[in-house]
Amino acid sequence: MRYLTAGESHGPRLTAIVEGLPSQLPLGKADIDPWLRKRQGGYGRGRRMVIETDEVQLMSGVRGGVTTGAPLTLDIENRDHRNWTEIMDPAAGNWPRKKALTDARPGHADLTGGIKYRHKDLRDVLERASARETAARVAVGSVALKLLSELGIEGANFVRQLASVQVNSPFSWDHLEAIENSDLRTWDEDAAAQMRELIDQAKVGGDTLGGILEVRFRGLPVGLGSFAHWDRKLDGRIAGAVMSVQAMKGVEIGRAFENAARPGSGVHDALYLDAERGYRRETNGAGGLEGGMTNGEELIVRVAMKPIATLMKPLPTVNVVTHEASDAARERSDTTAVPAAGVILQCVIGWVLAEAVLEKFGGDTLPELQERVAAARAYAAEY
Ligand SMILES: Cc1cc2nc3c(=O)[nH]c(=O)nc-3n(C[C@H](O)[C@H](O)[C@H](O)COP(=O)(O)O)c2cc1C
Ligand SMILES: C=C(O[C@@H]1CC(C(=O)O)=C[C@@H](OP(=O)(O)O)[C@H]1O)C(=O)O
Repeated sequence: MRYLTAGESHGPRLTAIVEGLPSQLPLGKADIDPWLRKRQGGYGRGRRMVIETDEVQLMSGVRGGVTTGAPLTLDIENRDHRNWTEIMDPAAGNWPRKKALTDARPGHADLTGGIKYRHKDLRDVLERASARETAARVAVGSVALKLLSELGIEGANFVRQLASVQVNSPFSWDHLEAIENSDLRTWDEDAAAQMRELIDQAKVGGDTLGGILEVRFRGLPVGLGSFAHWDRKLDGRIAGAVMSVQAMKGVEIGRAFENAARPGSGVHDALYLDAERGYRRETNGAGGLEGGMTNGEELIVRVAMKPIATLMKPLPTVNVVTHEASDAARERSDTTAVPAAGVILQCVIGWVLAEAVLEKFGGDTLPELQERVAAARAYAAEY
């Protein structure tokens, strides 16, 4: 499978083309739009999310509610574009430009992107660097999640930490509903209240906040990915996908950083053979991956997101046209997007898992894939 996304943050639309999906996968707007709406949510987001009501149009690859095996085209409108038509017009004159951005924002792609692509209006960098692009990636990832769900694989995402507030209580799959109903994507209401307070303070102070997200998947068959060559190791592929999301700066499988301080006896998961359940572990220190492969336990991925780069109380910078010292540009922005990031991460990890499923099991159609996954599960249980 492969996909490509295109579209600017304030251009007319975002488009993705997905190729390599099996046919006969039930798919419709109702499988994608809820993910787009979730990505827009979360306490601390800016006014842009009031303007947008993201929904997908399926332009190709689906007929009669199932995939045909042809490339899928997913299209999302940028409602805000109507406020930017003149500025975003590809035929508009060059310099001087309306709304040109020349005070590079530290922490954003502005300065480096401007040097790299030789733009002096750093809006030409911002437009594609922006995490608006993640709407397209969520649409794509939600299709992967649908495929996984047809194979009995289920995911979850939630906020583990926002700024200094941590959620320390263990996650349970029974928390899913509470997470979906929470504007901080957590089941812990006390922690959520503290987070809201910090976000309010940051907003008043013109500052921004980051945090830690956790994504889990259960029901994964044994042996997705491979130990045999570096680019097929699933931990590397997951880390790559996760780090490709705007503002993600750290990733661990399970409690990797905590495990680093422990002896092996306190980390590795002893193996037992159970007459009913087959091979089993009583712990999951590995976070579901051993040797670059799924080991059948829950996959646990944690990701650190940096605070949003655009500050309403701006940092010192340089104007790239006048070369004079100035304050960084103050663009409309989120105070935090940590809850939204969990949704994006579940989608991009879901894509990697779906890709690994298709590599291992192949199949032009969903029923063939389902048969093969069932056979592999039966083999693993008997092994
Ligand atoms: C959901 C989401 C929303 C974001 N919103 C903003 C924002 O409003 N303002 C901003 O400066 N950065 C925002 N970012 C982060 C920037 O897009 C990101 O920091 C920038 O593209 C530079 O890339 P890097 O941080 O990966 O190095 C957001 C990121 C995500 C995932
Ligand atoms: C548009 C989205 O996020 C945007 C990501 C973003 C950035 O710099 O990454 C900057 C902001 O853009 P704007 O100035 O248009 O409000 C966010 O709103 C979105 O998530 O859909």
